Amino acid sequence: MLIDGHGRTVNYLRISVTERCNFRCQYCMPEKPFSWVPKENLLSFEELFLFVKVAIDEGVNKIRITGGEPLLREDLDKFIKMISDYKPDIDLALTTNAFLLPDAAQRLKDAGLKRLNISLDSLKTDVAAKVAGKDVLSEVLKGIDKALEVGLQVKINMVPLKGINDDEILDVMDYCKAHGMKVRFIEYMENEHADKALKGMHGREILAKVKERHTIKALGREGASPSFNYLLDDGYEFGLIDPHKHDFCESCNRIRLTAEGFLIPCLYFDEAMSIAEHVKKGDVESAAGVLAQVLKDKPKENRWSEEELEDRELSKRAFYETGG
Ligand SMILES: Nc1nc2c(ncn2[C@@H]2O[C@H](COP(=O)(O)OP(=O)(O)OP(=O)(O)O)[C@@H](O)[C@H]2O)c(=O)[nH]1
Ligand SMILES: C[S@@+](CC[C@H](N)C(=O)[O-])C[C@H]1O[C@@H](n2cnc3c(N)ncnc32)[C@H](O)[C@@H]1O
Ligand code: SF4
Ligand code: SF4
Repeated sequence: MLIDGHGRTVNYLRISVTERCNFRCQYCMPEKPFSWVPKENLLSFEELFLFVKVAIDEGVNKIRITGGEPLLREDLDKFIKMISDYKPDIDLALTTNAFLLPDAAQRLKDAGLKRLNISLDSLKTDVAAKVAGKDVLSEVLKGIDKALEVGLQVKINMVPLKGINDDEILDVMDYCKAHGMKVRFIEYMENEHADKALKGMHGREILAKVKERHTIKALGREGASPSFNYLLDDGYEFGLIDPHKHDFCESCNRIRLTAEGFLIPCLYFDEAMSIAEHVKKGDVESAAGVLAQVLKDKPKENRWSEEELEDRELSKRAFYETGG
């Protein structure tokens, strides 16, 4: 079992398979970074899989593939199949912007993927284009339809932003309800790479919008998930991810692995340790040693709380590197 320095059990591994992306979301990567990680510095799927096996053998039972945009990485379905064949009952999921899903959904399902979380910030063509930096909506909606058609479970992630998509909270919720998908509204997490002019909506403001049309009942958090769930009067359940409270850090159960082989203990902080040289040599024991060190030093909580944001520098961690 993997236990961190604060006594928390870690059973969830998020793997970012590429930092590259075909979108330029204002809250994540409004501009292409000065340089991408050179392709030769990326770990191969075989190398990543060596670590995945260590993690699974130590108790990881939930793996999420993310990015950048994970569907840009060639042969992703083969990596998914490696994991699924090794542990068929693992909770194996992917987070994607869905642009390439119309073509990829069936292959992912056949490879053993179980769930998809898809980012959808607007149902208006112009607003979706403004957030993502290009015209994306029709392909994204096609991707969602295709994922549902092939039988993947789908959740939707929306980041409500003031003056941009804050008038669409109820519309996105209705769309998700009509398609049998859960929506999670995510508070914008301030970071150095995002568009400086952005203003996120606070969880309480998001809930106030929902309450304009519904009565809601708080259900609570689902296990170690950062999502706090609510039930609408008509039985529909939605979630709110509110890192500015950071109470969910108390039950944090996750670590992150990047495409370059960095193990990242927390989404907020810059600290990371590399397993690259070890897995390149096939030295799984040393990789397991790095994992143990990263767990020992895992921070207790993030620093997105409102008081802390006022008097400190923004987080330097790029969401497109860590995969959110
Ligand atoms: N602050 C914080 N936010 C997180 C963490 N994990 C995920 N999130 C944010 O939650 C949002 C949704 O994450 P997803 O990639 O859909 O994954 P998930 O919420 O673990 O998904 P489920 O397994 O379906 O619960 C993303 O914007 C993440 O950045 C975390 O450890 N800390
Ligand atoms: C970094 S993306 C990677 C996967 C994929 N490209 C996508 O967009 O779903 C993972 C998640 O992080 C979220 N995200 C990115 N930057 C964020 C920020 N500054 N605040 C809150 N959520 C953010 C996105 O909305 C998405 O749901
Ligand atoms: S949030 Fe996802 S889709 Fe948007 S720029 Fe970041 S990695 Fe790309
Ligand atoms: S912000 Fe850091 S400590 Fe909190 S849940 Fe996320 S990874 Fe864990």
